[in-house]
Amino acid sequence: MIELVKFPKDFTWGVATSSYQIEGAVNEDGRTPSIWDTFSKTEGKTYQGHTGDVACDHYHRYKEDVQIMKEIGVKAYRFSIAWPRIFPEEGKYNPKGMDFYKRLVDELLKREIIPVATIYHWDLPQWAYEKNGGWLNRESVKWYVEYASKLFEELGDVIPLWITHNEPWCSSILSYGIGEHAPGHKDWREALIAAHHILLSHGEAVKVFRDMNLKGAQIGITLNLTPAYPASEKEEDKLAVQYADGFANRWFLDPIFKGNYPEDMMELYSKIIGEFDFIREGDLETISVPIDFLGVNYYTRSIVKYNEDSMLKAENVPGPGKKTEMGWEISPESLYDLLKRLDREYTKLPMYITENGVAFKDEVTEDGRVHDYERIEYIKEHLKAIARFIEEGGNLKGYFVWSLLDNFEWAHGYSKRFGIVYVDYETQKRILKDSAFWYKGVIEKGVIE
Ligand SMILES: OC[C@@H]1[C@@H](O)[C@H](O)[C@@H](O)c2[nH]c(CCc3ccccc3)c[n+]21
Repeated sequence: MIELVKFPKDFTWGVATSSYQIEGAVNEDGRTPSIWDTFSKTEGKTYQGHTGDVACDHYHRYKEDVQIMKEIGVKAYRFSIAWPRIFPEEGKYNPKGMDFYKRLVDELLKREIIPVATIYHWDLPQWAYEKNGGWLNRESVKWYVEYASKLFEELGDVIPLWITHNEPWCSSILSYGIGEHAPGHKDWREALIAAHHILLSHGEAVKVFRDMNLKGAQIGITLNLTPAYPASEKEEDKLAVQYADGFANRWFLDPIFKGNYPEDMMELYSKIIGEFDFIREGDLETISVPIDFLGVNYYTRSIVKYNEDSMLKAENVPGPGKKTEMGWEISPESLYDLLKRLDREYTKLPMYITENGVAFKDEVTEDGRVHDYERIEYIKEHLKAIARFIEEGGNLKGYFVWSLLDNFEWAHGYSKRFGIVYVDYETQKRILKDSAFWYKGVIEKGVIE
């Protein structure tokens, strides 16, 4: 008997991308470099020195790409806006840069596709970085609010869903602490300072958004959340989970939803970074201003065991499940656990899966198609986990596949393909993969077999 899994009629079926990963046209219409332009051109930072100079040439091909979304039947499109197009220099607004997003939104609305805008998806203007390190400088809050306010003014009447930040964990910890992403620093104190200013900029932007009273528009933030599981039932492994969870999840969930940083992590981090003198009176009140929804980016879980020598007292161990091209374990059931935990411990607000997807070795076969059955399987299993959560009363409103297109996968360049649409970078030809046709069917019927 085939199990039919149903979704609500008004479920928001979407696809997601980001500016630096798909647009290209890095010097067009007044855009100036972002920290990712600089980072990707720095020797050794990205796979084979790949950059976003051309990417999917979406800046010029956006009409074709929106038409593809229409063919797939998506209800919503999550994209990000490139700050360096809007403010190529401090305080200097660039209307030509804004015009691209007005053209894009027009194309979407013509096809009744809901535009969902991420204000910041990692492409900090280089000019901001050069003023004392970008997010390390508390002035970044001011620059960000000026940028976000301009977006609300110009697009607030046509974009109903706004996401202040994509994955603060990545734009702070991965970028200033671990160093894998731009600007490539490896300093824990810097990482926590950056995280604080990014969260602060989120709160200040929400305040401005509220003051503008934009009819029918809602605002939230997207967090990448990775549930942690113990490698054994040993008490020490459970302690390792507590710290891994604090590191990946609670450091961001707590300030946003509880108005404080988690005590256990403050204690642990203070041994490394000293004083939290960058937190000022009133900051946590600002960071925890009420939002309208939470965006959740989910890809995988972590399994940890205790390690006395590690700063977090935890080290990852490989999971038993199938791995993706990124080396991430496939674990749909952990998405269900994560959603239940968020509902139980953090918020009853509407949630969206603002990213979920997978990289596999995709190839165009003789028949000119891409038979990415593993990607279909991955998405199907994660949708089942979501359906179970919704059935149990979970407030989950939508799902955005990462990604519409194969694109620039950050430090991995173009070597990892996450798209449901294949991009031949030589010719910029788009080929709908089997997963795109499958997703079209799911959206049409609102069920998965
Ligand atoms: O790696 C796939 C996607 C990126 O292409 C998106 O830009 C980004 O929002 C995103 N976040 C995650 C999960 C967190 C993560 C990001 C980068 C590297 C490792 C983990 C996966 N992804």
